[in-house]
Amino acid sequence: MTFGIEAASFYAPSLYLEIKDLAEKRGIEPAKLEKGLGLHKMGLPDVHEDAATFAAEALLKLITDYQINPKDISRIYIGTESALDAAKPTASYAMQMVEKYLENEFGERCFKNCDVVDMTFACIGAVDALHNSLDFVQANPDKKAIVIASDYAKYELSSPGEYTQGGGAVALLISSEPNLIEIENKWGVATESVFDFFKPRRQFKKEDLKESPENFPDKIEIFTDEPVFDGHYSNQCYQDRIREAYQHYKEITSTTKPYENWRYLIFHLPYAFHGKRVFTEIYSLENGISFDTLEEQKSVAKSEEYIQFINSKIEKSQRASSEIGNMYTASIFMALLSAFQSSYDENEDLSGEEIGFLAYGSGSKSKVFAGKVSPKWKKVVSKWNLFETLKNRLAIDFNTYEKLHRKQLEHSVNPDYNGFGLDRIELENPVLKGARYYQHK
Ligand SMILES: CC(=O)CC(=O)SCCNC(=O)CCNC(=O)[C@H](O)C(C)(C)COP(=O)(O)OP(=O)(O)OC[C@H]1O[C@@H](n2cnc3c(N)ncnc32)[C@H](O)[C@@H]1OP(=O)(O)O
Repeated sequence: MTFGIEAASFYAPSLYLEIKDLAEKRGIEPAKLEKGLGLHKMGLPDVHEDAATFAAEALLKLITDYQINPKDISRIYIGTESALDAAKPTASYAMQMVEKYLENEFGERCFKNCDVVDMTFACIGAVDALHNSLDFVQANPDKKAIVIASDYAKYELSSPGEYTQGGGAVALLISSEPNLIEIENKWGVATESVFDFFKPRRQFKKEDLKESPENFPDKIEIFTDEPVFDGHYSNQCYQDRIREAYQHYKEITSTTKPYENWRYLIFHLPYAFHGKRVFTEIYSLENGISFDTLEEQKSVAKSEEYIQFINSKIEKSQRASSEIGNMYTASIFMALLSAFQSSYDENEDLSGEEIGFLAYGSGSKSKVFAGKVSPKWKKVVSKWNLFETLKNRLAIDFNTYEKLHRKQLEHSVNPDYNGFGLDRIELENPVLKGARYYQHK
C-alpha cells in the first residue's frame, strides 16, 4: 500500500506590489532584488484577508475541485506561524467558514467529527502536519486527512525583511491514494534551538508607548505579527540544518548521493533564489569541492556545472515564489506546485520520478524527505492553472501598500472581492472581546 498526496490546491493573496516599486522607494537597486534574490512581485492580503481566510479558500477549493465529501475527512491540521489567537486555532476559524459555505449541500456542521488543530514551528509547521498526517493514514488506511499551510509573511517597513514579504495557503489531501505523489515515510531530521527568527511576546517599556502611557502598567506584553530576526544568521542556520538533516536522511536510507536521483529539489523558499544559494554547500560536500570562505562558496554557484544543475532541478520550483514572495509554511508546497505546473505546461512526463524535499523552520529545524510522482499526476495538476491564476490579482501602488501595512485602511482595497473575508472583530462585549467573525461574499 502507498501513502501520500492525493490532491492539492492553493490560494494566493488577492493584491500584489511590484518589487521594483518597493526598490525605488527604498533606494535599493532593483537588480539586487530581481536578479540577486529572484523577486518580482510581493503578494499582500487585502484588509479582509488573513491566515484564516487564506486557509479557508484553499480548503474550499480542494473540496470543490476534487469533489471531496467533507464528512470523509478525519483531520484538518494547519501549519501556521500567523495564528490569530494564542488559544483558539486558526484551523477552527477556517473550518467554520467552509462549513457555513457548504451548509446547503452537506447540512449543518459537516466537520462535526473532524479533528482540527494548528501546528507551529515557524516555516516547517505544515511539514510537521504532513509528517503527522502520513503516520495517521498509514495507521488508518481507510481514512483521509487534510494538511493546510497558511501564512502571512510580514516584516517591519524599511527592514531587510521587507522585500521578502508575501503570503497565501496550500491545502493537501493525504491518503492511501497518492494520485499526485507518494511520500516515502523516511525523514532526515536536524534540530537546534537558536534565535535566528522568532515572534516573542515582546516586552515594552512605558516610555516606548506613544499614546496615554498612564493607562498602561509598567511593562506590557503583546504579540506581534512582525518577527525579530537576523537575516544573515538565519541563512547560516538554514544552511547548517539542511546539511545535517540531509546527512541524517542519507544515514537512514543508506543512500550515497540521493540528490542525484531527484528530478526536482524542493526547498522552503523564503525568497525565490534561496534554495539554489544555500545548496552550494551540500553540492560541494557531495562532489569533493572544498571552500573556506563565503566568496569561495559563491564561486561554486557560478560554475557551468552548477548552473546546469540548477536549471534542470530547481529553476521551475522558483517561478511561483518570484510572483508571490515568502509564504512561510506554504512556501515549500508552493515550490512543489510551481515545479509540477511548469512541467505540466511544458508537456513533460514526470511519472515515476523521485522528488526530494528540504524543509526548514527557524528556531530551528530541518526535515529532508522524498516522494515518487504518481502516473496520475497530470489529472491532479489540471485543476490548478497556477500561473494564470496569479495574473488575476490586483496590483496596488506603494502608498496603498504602506497604508495596508500600517493597518490604516478601514475598507478593502477591492470592495468587490468574491470570497471569504473578515466581517468584524468584537470590541464591546466583554465575554467575546477579540472574537473574529467572517463571511463569504
Ligand atoms: C524567514 C524564513 O522564511 C525562514 C528562513 O528561511 S531563514 C533564511 C532566510 N531569512 C529571511 O528570509 C529573513 C528575512 N530576510 C532578510 O533578512 C534578507 O532579506 C535576506 C537575508 C534574505 C537577504 O539579505 P540581503 O543582505 O538583502 O541580501 P544578500 O544576502 O546580500 O543577497 C543579495 C544578492 O543579490 C546580489 N546582488 C546585489 N546587487 C545586485 C545587482 N545589482 N545585480 C545582480 N545581483 C545583485 C548579491 O550578489 C547577492 O547574491 P549572491 O550572494 O548570490 O551573490
